[in-house]
Amino acid sequence: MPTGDRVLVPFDDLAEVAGPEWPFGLRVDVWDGTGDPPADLDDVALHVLPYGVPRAYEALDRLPGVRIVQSLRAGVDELLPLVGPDVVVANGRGLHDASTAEHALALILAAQRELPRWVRDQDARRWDPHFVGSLADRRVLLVGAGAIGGAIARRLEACEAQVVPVARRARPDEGVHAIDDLDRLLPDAEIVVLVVPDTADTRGLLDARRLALLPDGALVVNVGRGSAIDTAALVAEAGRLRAALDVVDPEPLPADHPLWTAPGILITPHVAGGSATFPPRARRLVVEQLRRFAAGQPLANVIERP
Ligand SMILES: NC(=O)c1ccc[n+]([C@@H]2O[C@H](COP(=O)([O-])OP(=O)(O)OC[C@H]3O[C@@H](n4cnc5c(N)ncnc54)[C@H](O)[C@@H]3O)[C@@H](O)[C@H]2O)c1
Ligand SMILES: O=C(O)[C@H](O)COP(=O)(O)O
Repeated sequence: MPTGDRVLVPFDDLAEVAGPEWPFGLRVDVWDGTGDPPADLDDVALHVLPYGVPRAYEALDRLPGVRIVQSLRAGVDELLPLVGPDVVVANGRGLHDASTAEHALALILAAQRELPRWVRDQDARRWDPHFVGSLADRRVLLVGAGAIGGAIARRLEACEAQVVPVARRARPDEGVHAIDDLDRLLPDAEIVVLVVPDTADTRGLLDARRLALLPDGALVVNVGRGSAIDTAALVAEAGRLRAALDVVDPEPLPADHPLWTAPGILITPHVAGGSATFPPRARRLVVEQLRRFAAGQPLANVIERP
């Protein structure tokens, strides 16, 4: 009978991934976020949040002894305000890279190859061919050269695009520009892809002034957080600019919001992450984090608190 720290996890099948050492001496409780959290959670030391359910954060205020909270999302903007400053927070960095990058590529290709138009034509049984755009040779400004940004860059390069990555700080060896260069880079960008977290520095990053720096016909893609774009300013520029957005501000987008009907805007409802790759990758991350926790080792993916 394990007597070590108590942990609350969302999966009941971790033994299959962890092998014979499971449960590493830990006392494991399971809550997948669908019913009520178990009673008496006072001594839970590590909580892995359930993913993709409305009640994901519900056990948090019943865990006075929690020392570590592990999210399976990449973004921690909703979580950080809910946990005390001394609690270690780790995220799901890496779990969503392939899925989110694939979705970014799908949005870009859909916009470049005008797929929404062909779907409308097919609905109308209309055969109306014309010359469409391409991704090859396009200059793509990739704002957010992190885990997902790297996965997007690899896919764009396979499509023969010219990728110009931007991060908080320059990394000259990797050709990554600092965000301070953004105003200088925007006028040459035919496509700009945003994949930055929601922070005080990224809110309104693409505001009216910066959108105006983009050339006519440029495509704005956002798979990070909606807050990075001034939505009203984008609506005002629709027609001159195009956009393909998986994340918007606000979410969910109200039915009467002008973004829905603005010209040249393709919207998906925050579905880039997750996908079929998620369940096995998430279980492997949780097992590795619990193994480290039980061994007293530092966890991976720990967030630097602001
Ligand atoms: N649409 C979705 O379903 C979905 C899925 C997964 C992640 N996301 C979002 O994508 C974000 C990025 O995920 P990640 O795993 O690549 O994170 P990451 O931490 O690996 O990379 C973030 C990148 O953003 C850059 N950055 C941060 N602040 C910046 C600023 N002010 N200016 C310029 N660059 C800045 C960092 O330098 C880094 O390169 C997440 O925080 C999440 O909000 C969305
Ligand atoms: O659940 C989500 O929001 C996405 O699938 C992935 O998480 P993130 O957007 O918080 O990174």
